[in-house]
Amino acid sequence: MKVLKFGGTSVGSAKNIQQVASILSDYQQNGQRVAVVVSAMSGITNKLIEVGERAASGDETYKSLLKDIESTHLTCIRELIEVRRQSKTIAFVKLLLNDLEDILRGIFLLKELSLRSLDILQSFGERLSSFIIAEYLTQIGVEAEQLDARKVVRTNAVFGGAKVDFVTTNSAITKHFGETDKMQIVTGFVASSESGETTTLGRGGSDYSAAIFGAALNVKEIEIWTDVDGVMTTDPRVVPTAFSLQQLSYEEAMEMSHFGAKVIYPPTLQPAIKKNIPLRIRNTFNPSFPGTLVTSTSGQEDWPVKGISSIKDISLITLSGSGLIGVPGVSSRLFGALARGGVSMILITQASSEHTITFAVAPTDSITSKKIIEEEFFNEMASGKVNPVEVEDNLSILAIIGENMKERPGVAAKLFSALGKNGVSIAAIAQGSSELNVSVVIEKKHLHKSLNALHEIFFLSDMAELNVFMLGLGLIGGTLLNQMRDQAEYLLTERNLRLNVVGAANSKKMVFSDKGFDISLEKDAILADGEESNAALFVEKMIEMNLPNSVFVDCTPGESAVKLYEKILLSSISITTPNKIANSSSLDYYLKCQAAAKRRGVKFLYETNVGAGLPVIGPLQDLRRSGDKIIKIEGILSGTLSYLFNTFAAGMKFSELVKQAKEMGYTEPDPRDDLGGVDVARKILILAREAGYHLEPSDVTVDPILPQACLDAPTVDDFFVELENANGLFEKKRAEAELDGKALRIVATLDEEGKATVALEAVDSAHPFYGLVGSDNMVVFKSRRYFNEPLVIRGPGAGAEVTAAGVFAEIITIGNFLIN
Ligand SMILES: NC(=O)C1=CN([C@@H]2O[C@H](COP(=O)(O)OP(=O)(O)OC[C@H]3O[C@@H](n4cnc5c(N)ncnc54)[C@H](OP(=O)(O)O)[C@@H]3O)[C@@H](O)[C@H]2O)C=CC1
Ligand SMILES: N[C@@H](CC=O)C(=O)O
Ligand code: NA
Repeated sequence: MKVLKFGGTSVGSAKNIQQVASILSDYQQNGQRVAVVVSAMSGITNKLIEVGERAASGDETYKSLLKDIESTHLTCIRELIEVRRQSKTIAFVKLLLNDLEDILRGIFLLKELSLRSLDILQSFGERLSSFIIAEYLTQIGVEAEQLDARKVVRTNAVFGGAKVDFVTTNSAITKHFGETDKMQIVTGFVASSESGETTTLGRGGSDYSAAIFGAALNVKEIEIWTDVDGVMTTDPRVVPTAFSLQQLSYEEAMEMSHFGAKVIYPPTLQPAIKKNIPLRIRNTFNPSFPGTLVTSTSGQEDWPVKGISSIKDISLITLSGSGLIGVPGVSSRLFGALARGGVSMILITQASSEHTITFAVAPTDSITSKKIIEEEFFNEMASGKVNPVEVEDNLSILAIIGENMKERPGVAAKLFSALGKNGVSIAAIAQGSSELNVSVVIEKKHLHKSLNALHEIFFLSDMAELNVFMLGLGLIGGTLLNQMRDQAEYLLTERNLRLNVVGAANSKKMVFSDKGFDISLEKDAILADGEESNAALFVEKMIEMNLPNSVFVDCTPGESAVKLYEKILLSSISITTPNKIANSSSLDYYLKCQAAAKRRGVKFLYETNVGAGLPVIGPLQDLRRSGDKIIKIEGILSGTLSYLFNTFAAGMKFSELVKQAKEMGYTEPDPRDDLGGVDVARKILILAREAGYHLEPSDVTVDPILPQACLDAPTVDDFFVELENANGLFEKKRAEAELDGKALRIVATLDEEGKATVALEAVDSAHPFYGLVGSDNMVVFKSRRYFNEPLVIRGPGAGAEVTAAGVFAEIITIGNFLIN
């Protein structure tokens, strides 16, 4: 035999009752005997309390509320019961409703609503629902009858939450079930005292009824039918990837329910748990789903964490002071006073220094708690031995729960590391000695992000999700998007990494979606419905979205986003960017960004700042980290200039070559940044800073190679016109060098004295820079370890594909850092 319990939503309407009946009829057809415990139709218990309160306060509107209750049940009957049987059912229900009306009239006249009257009032909910369900079952051929639990469940006469007399109850239940074969549709929640007065079983009363009947009848399983697919790993409204658990232990279920997962309320299931009766949580609206089994063992031994639960709103209260140290009885005074004041504590922590005791309460209890403590420790506070009570609001608790965490190292480390990497700081920590639960108190605004990040770490280790915000979808950003699109399938299937583009913008439009855009679309289609773009607003929105595992990708050329890097990093969002400005403007800002990344433990990556996709900055950082000392750096650092001077030959027009370089994606959006030496100056400055030299932009000397008129041209088009006028000048320099058997190169140098220069040099055929081709960059590091033979890095140093690929690689690096 089994006991099945259906909650208020399951029996909340005619349609739902039909669904319940079809489940029950299947049981009958399979020859499986069941006892069915039902709740009142959803919302009815609250209405019964309210109608009583209105009547007691002399408010005549109780009558309309009563009508409302009546019509809910009559409508349900009319929808369920066929016409020829309706009159009998309606007659019974009317009788009950008349009783209810009489009782309410009495309450109205007396203006008094005792706990005893409240119990009677509330009992009508279950008495009505169980009768209607039994009638409907009979109609569809299931042999069923209502069992008013007041006949068998005996309690003391403490109203509003009576104590069950198990000896009498158990024998009455077994006797009753021994005398009938009909399916019993039992009123949950209600009972009666020895003298026959109606009592109720308190919070979670129908679950309690199910446990009482299950234990008395020694059933093999109790099924709790609700409206969700069993117990889920976490709240699916917050974490869309939450899924149903196959099995958990009674203790785990207890912990989950303590911290918010309201599917079952295990304390009420104690009678069944004591007898080791398995519970199964099932979904009335998805009956083929097997549900979650709750037994004495946790199951799924390889899962250290079974669930993540949370309480969204709590306040943290701290009592501190030197007067607490080594003084016995402080906690007993504190907790005793709070208990007397009716305050229930959700979590308590005390460091071994004994200097502070911190505990969490519901925000509605925080003012009361403060007052109680101030009264209890009045003298100590007056003498300064105890500090004023601290109350912190806008906090949440989240807890990871699992029996298998016991003695398994690394679980808490994972919890803290995931929170840390997502910029969530922890206000308090508690772990019970049972090691079943590690609870942390965090800022409420971070709860959503934290639950998602932790769920990913603990439950989706075979699938990680990175939330990417892309500012700038021009040459580099657009190419990057194409590369991400082409590689998405591979990353998902081979690397278990999903790249979610959740924000995107160019200079005109910006769009956001916390679920991520379909990146199989072209960038214009993604941006199509965007709002007006603004870098500051983009960043603001990104910070406000507060998504876990976020990365900001800046593929714009200007300063508008750069100014916000420090703020972004301080908001615990990692950055990758090909934009060189942050690292090559003031030293102060460069250091601030580095410090912000370090402080928040996030990544700030910019390998493509020098040599595009070539590994230059990474190796340089590795040399320094491993204790090497950079002595000198020399380099061809501009892909554009390299291409120009590698290709420039007799009979060619220099201005035409510049146009080609632009078309090939080598130049900056304004090619004068390349030709004027600004871009190279930025790069040598960045290398110098990475090598440990604290240089300002003004410390880099640049030999001008462009005539002033080119630099002064108001637009890029005007510049090209002016450049044509300078063709002769460039041809002259080229021819002179050729005569000497040399080639022209723009060489950037950081010398032994830490002086940075950019100069046009004519190099001979023996020089390593002589033989470069295409957009080749070459960087030569002379260091203490690479002294006689310097470390040389060479390869294409500009272009959309190689640059975007460098940024892409960094996105994945950030993903691996955040998620592992
Ligand atoms: N080309 C190369 O080989 C390399 C380039 N880089 C760097 O890559 C970066 C991008 O260069 P590139 O792609 O060529 O430049 P583009 O001009 O082609 O693209 C820039 C993108 O940024 C957008 N944009 C500009 N300002 C804003 C703003 N304020 N808010 C939002 N979006 C904005 C533009 O919008 P819209 O489309 O509306 O104009 C465009 O989508 C530069 O910093 C460059 O130095 C680094 C290494 C190598
Ligand atoms: N415009 C730059 C691109 C890379 O930083 C160059 O030409 O090197
Ligand atoms: Na690079």
